Amino acid sequence: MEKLAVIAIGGNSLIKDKKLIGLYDQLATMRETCRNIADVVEKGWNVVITHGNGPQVGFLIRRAELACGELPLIPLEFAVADTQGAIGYMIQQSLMNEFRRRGIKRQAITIVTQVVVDQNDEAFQNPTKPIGSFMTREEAQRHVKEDGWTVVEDAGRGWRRVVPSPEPKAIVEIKAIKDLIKDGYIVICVGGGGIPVVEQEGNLEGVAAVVDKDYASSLLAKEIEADVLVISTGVNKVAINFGKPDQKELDRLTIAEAEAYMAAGHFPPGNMGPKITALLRYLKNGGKEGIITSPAELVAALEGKSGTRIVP
Ligand SMILES: Nc1ncnc2c1ncn2[C@@H]1O[C@H](COP(=O)(O)OP(=O)(O)O)[C@@H](O)[C@H]1O
Ligand SMILES: NC(=O)OP(=O)(O)O
Repeated sequence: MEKLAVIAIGGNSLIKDKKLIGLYDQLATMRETCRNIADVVEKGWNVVITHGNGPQVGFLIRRAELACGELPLIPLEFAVADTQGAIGYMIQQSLMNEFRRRGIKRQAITIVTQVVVDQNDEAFQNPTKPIGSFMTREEAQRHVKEDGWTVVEDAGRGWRRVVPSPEPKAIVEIKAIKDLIKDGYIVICVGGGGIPVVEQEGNLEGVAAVVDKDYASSLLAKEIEADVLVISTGVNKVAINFGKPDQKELDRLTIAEAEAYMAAGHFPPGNMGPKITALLRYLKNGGKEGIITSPAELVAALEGKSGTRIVP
């Protein structure tokens, strides 16, 4: 039987260069990423794909802010839904093109996915999820003053706006996801961490937040009993002392080693921290292995020749 991998594609990994943020630029990068994912499928893996939307959701609400006065603002949960559609389209089309070219008789399908969050989650009072463009300190401070944004410095790459990021508790469309996997579809789901919803008197209602796609992917990998959770991002391997002269890349970590490095501050919140936490949660929930790598190294990482691997 095919082994099942959840592959989570980072939102930032779709942006190769600060200037290449247009949708066709991102599509070109997605085509490369999907070539790598098709290689994984050709190697005999079944895959379920999730993706981030941090930069993209920020661009979208910023566009709406700039058009304000002429057009209404876009509520954050709708921006998540919009980016799920647009990024899902990019993945679905890019994969289908690869499958056609290679004679792979599989179909990729995107599911608009909602995730349930707790309306009392303290994340609503403490925004931590970076979205949108990287700014200079001066630009960031101007937005704090003029627009009331909360901003943070993000992994030495610049300053970014942050929004609430509550914990994903349940995936609303999980049955459809499982059924489609069973029927042989390559499923794309929980995009951008899923559209955050709360349950109110039996109804689902959207809330203004961006769920961390690494946490949502971890929950998904547990629910569908995936054999491996792979987080594909902008680096081939996780490092300690990241960005410093004594940076050291890591090949393999146990849960205890990863926790010790996390406690020592090697994996910052908002970027590498959630990825490590997501893998640890998956492993503690019965997962066998978690991998962090770049899109180009996906096959090599699954074959144990690249990436950073965390094991129980
Ligand atoms: N210890 C670390 N090892 C490797 N990369 C790190 C580390 N700490 C921070 N980073 C940064 O975190 C980035 C991944 O986070 P981010 O770009 O937010 O993810 P995503 O690809 O999901 O959008 C890496 O590309 C790297 O710039
Ligand atoms: N929603 C989310 O986690 O997006 P990124 O992976 O792009 O930060």
